[in-house]
Amino acid sequence: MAPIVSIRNLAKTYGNGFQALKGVDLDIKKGEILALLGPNGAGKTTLISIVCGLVNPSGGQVLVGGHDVVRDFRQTRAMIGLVPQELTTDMFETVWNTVSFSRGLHGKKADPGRIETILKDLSLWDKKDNMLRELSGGMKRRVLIAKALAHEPEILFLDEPTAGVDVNLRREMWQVVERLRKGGVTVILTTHYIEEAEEIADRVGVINHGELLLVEDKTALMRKLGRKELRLELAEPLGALPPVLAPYNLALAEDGGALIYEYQGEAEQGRIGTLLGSLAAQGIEFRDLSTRQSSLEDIFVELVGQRA
Ligand SMILES: Nc1ncnc2c1ncn2[C@@H]1O[C@H](COP(=O)(O)OP(=O)(O)OP(=O)(O)O)[C@@H](O)[C@H]1O
Repeated sequence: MAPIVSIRNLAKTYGNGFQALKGVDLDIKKGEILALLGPNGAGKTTLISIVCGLVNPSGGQVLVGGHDVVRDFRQTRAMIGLVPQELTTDMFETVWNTVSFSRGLHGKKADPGRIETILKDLSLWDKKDNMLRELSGGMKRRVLIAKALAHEPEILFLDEPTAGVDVNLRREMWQVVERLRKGGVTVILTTHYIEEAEEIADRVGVINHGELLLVEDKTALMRKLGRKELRLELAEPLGALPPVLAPYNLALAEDGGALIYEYQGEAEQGRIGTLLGSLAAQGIEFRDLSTRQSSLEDIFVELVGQRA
């Protein structure tokens, strides 16, 4: 199936000469949830802004549903909903009016039934007559999403949907995103929270210094780059590793009281059996064992050299 968004060799140099994007290639599949991870200033907002037609690219091309975002701006913009980080609307306006107005802004005919469905889906129906200033932080965020959905876009961009919100609200937002996906919307979100990507994304893209370092299916990424660790608590401490164990990637920890085997991929995992056999042959007994898998956070730090 043709990608719903196709980005080729996309570059952006701002007026002051700063190169915010340096030749990004990315295909976004219809119906997926893609999380873009990257530290501050990596270029995430610039990328989203170009796809949404808010910033002009300096080079390359973006197609949305086969249309060029610069040449066919109206068509591509109609397909996209953008959820910014903050509400900039009049706080004295009601939820109903705010969301209905957004639909009108995109040149769509009024459709009260549609607005009602959106507000109900986002659990905002009983607040429809409230002014925005009367809403909680979580409700305001949901209004942002309702506004972005008012013109029935196929693609939704969420710029840091849960920045600065508490854990409960974050979980609530994740559920909203999941429901949207079930409704067939393609969702692209930027985030600083690795656990957010780990929790809800189908694919993860990592951006740093204007370059897309990788984009990969989340599970495959974890399998490919994720390291695992097997830890054996020894019955008797060892003074040094016996030479026969040298071929294994083993380390002796805590005054010889534990052995740590670090491995990656299925081949190295397959050697655990022979490792245990070698230990038994050496008369090395263990009293407990545990495993640990590196998280997406560990993988990110390894790639980018800093935390998100
Ligand atoms: N209008 C502009 N003029 C000059 N430089 C800009 C402009 N907008 C953004 N930049 C710079 O481009 C770089 C990328 O910014 P961008 O907002 O895309 O990053 P980001 O990954 O979204 O960061 P954050 O996570 O902090 O939102 C930053 O160094 C920023 O200072």
